[in-house]
This record gives sequence, C-alpha cells and structure tokens, in this order.
Amino acid sequence: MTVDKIKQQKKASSHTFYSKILFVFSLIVLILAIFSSRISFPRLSLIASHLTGSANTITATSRSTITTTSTQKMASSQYAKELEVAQLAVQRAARLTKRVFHEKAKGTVSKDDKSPVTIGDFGAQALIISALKANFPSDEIVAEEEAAQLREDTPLRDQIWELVKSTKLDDEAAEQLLGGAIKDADAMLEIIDQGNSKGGAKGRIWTIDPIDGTKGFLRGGQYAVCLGLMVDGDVKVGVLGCPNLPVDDAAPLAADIGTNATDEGRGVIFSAVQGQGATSRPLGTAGLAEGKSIAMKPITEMSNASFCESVEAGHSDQGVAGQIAQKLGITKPSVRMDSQAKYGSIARGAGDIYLRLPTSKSYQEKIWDHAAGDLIVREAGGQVTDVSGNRLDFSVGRTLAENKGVIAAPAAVHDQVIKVVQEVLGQQ
Ligand SMILES: Nc1ncnc2c1ncn2[C@@H]1O[C@H](COP(=O)(O)OS(=O)(=O)O)[C@@H](OP(=O)(O)O)[C@H]1O
Ligand SMILES: [Mg+2]
Repeated sequence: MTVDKIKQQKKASSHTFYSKILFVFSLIVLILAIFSSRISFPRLSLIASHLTGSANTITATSRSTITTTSTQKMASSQYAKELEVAQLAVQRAARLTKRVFHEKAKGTVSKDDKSPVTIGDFGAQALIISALKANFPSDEIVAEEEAAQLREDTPLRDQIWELVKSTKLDDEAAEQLLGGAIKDADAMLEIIDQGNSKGGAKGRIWTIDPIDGTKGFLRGGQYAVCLGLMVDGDVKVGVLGCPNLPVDDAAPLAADIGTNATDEGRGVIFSAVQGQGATSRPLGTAGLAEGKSIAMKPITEMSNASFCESVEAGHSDQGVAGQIAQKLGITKPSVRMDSQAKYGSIARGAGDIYLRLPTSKSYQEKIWDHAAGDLIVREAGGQVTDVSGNRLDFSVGRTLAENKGVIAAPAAVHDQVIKVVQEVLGQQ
C-alpha cells in the first residue's frame, strides 16, 4: 500500500468520525429543544406536516394531550403579560355574561343597525376595557359597543352598573392585576366609550366583542367573549371565552352542544399568541386553570369531514355553503353554531371547516368578529382566508373592508376548499 493510499484512508476515517460526532451533537440539540418546550410537540408535528405537505403526518397525538403550565411558559415568552391579562379579563367578563345568560330578562335594546344588545354586552365591554387600560394605558381599543344609548337611559345604565360593580374574580391577585373596581357609573360610561379607535395599520390596538353572537346568547345557544391584540395590523394575541362549549376538546360537534341547563362541564377559554401555538383551558371564576395545547384534526377523507356555519341565515349564505360542501364530498349536514365558538371548535379538532359566505355585496365583516378566531385557528395548524383565498386584513380600520366572507380549514386542505368555493361562487 502506498503512502498516498494510507493518507487517503486516514482522511476518510477521520471524516466518518467527525460526521458521527456531528450527528450525535445534532441529536442532543434536538432533544434539548424538545424538552425545553421551545418547540412543543404539536408544533413539531405541524412543522413536519408543513414540510411534507401532507395532512396525514399530523398525528392524533398532536391533539390536546400536552399540558402546559401556563404561567411558567408565559413568563419567558413574548406577549406573556398581554396574554395573561387578556385571559383573566375575558374570564371576568364571561362571569358577568353568565349571570345575565341565566336571567330571564337580559335588558335587551335595539341598536341603530337593528341588531340586539344586552346589559351583558355593555357590562362585559366595561370590565375588559378597564382591565386593558389599567395595564396598557396607551394602547388603542376597537370595541363593538358605545355608551350613547346609556347616557339617555338612566335605569338601563344603573342596571349595568349594578352588574359591573358586583362582578369580580374570586382571586385577589387576579383582581389586582386587572386594576380592581371601576369608580362609579359615570366612569363606567367613559370606559365603554374608550373602545372607539378607528383601528388601522400602526401601533398596538385591541379588538373587543364583549358578546359575539348576541342572538345566540338570547336564544340560549353559543356565544363568545372575544379579545385580540393587533400590532401594526397583525394579530399577535387572541382570546375567546366560550361559556357554553364543553371543556372537553374531544366532545363531538353538534348544533345542540352545550345546551344543557347547568354550567357543569362547560365553559372554555381558547387562546393563542403568534408563533407560540394555541391552547384551551376551562373557564373558571378565579385565577387561570391549566391549559392544553390544541391542534386541528387532519382530514383524511372529505366524506368524513364536518363543517360549521352561522345559525343566522342573514350572516352567511347557507345555500351556497351546502353546494360547496356537496362538491367537496362532505356528506354530513352542517353544524350551525353562533359566534366565534366556531373558530375555537375547529381549532381543537371538534369540527373541521368553517364556511362564512357573504349574503350581501355591501356588508363588511367587523374586525372584532374575527381577530381572535383567525389567530387561534392559524396557530392550531389551520388557514383562514376570505372567499378569494386572501388572508384577512385587520389593518384597514374597524371592518375587514378588503375581504369578503371567511373560509377556515386545516392548512393541508385549504387550497382544495378555496378552489371549490370559487367554482361554486363563479356559477352564481
Ligand atoms: N349581514 C351580515 N353578514 C355577516 N355577519 C353579520 C351580518 N350582520 C351581522 N353580522 C355579524 O355576525 C356576528 C355574529 O356572528 P355569527 O353569524 O357567526 O353568529 S350568529 O349566528 O349570528 O349568532 C354578529 O356579531 P354580534 O353582533 O356580536 O352578535 C355581527 O357582527
Ligand atoms: Mg360579534
């Protein structure tokens, strides 16, 4: 054997040695990354599914099995304080709405656009804005309700004030974090009116829908207390309190879900922070309960998929949705459900697809009806767009002026759904 050959062999074996070391080193780094929870298991499997482009790689284990100690995780992550305040504010506001929900008389009045609003809507908005202003005084707020009507109607104002001043979380530290009680009824009106931001593409702006699905709330159905934070037009934090959804993420979706007479086993908070995944936790009455990571369910067969839509035919074209579902091969009837509870339900894999088809050319969707749900579904592995396949644009004011309709589905099938939506709408 020549000296050259011996040298070559030595070089080759030292290469193999170094690549082995490199392999072992990468393995250790990967294991450390998993255990330090910087990448949670559901997100890893979602990343895997994006890499392979296959829905099937999102395994069943990615769903709802990982318990996160919310406060521990929050402490080190971006928007931790915003998330904690937002969830507690929603939990407290939901407590108020539940009191009204169980009353026969809900203090319902009609707004200028003829839609209903209750003492629950006004009270919840006051409590949420007061918590946000205590923590983030210079942030702007886009909220659904305004106090003008209450300034004219003192008995109604007083009814709301009674509710607001007596609704607290049974946790002193949580109450303190939310800034404590509002001073008096007049201060409450001022606070309600602080939700009058025009919205837009610059700075930190919160969106609040104190009771989304007010009609559902009045009917005894689903409703949601919704809160989102946008930074420069992009949703960073989203929280949905759904008092009438089951706590169990795996409970099958049905129109009458959560219509039991008591609150036993129901009430859930969904939340998400951009880039940090989505979570569900039981809706409580004191501090925050433990959360679980949630992820959308992979659709392996369209014939087994389910889709949800609005109960109100005026809010979404149910005829067109039926045609889309049929063309996709969906065989189950739609699950009609009020409010952003639909977004939460598909995000945790209880349902698969959410279709919201415009009923009029002129209606512009409101940002508070979609901001939180949009982020929660996307962080759970879904895609949310309008009927043309464009992302919802929250940066153009109080409405989604640049979008028509909403289509939310697992990322792996979203293009397929949009293709069919366009075929059906093209035939109209
Ligand atoms: N024409 C039209 N088209 C689309 N959407 C509309 C329309 N009119 C109203 N709204 C908004 O719908 C919000 C309720 O959402 P959902 O339809 O999902 O729930 S519900 O079935 O109506 O309860 C509802 O929110 P809330 O007012 O908070 O209930 C409205 O902002
Ligand atoms: Mg709404």
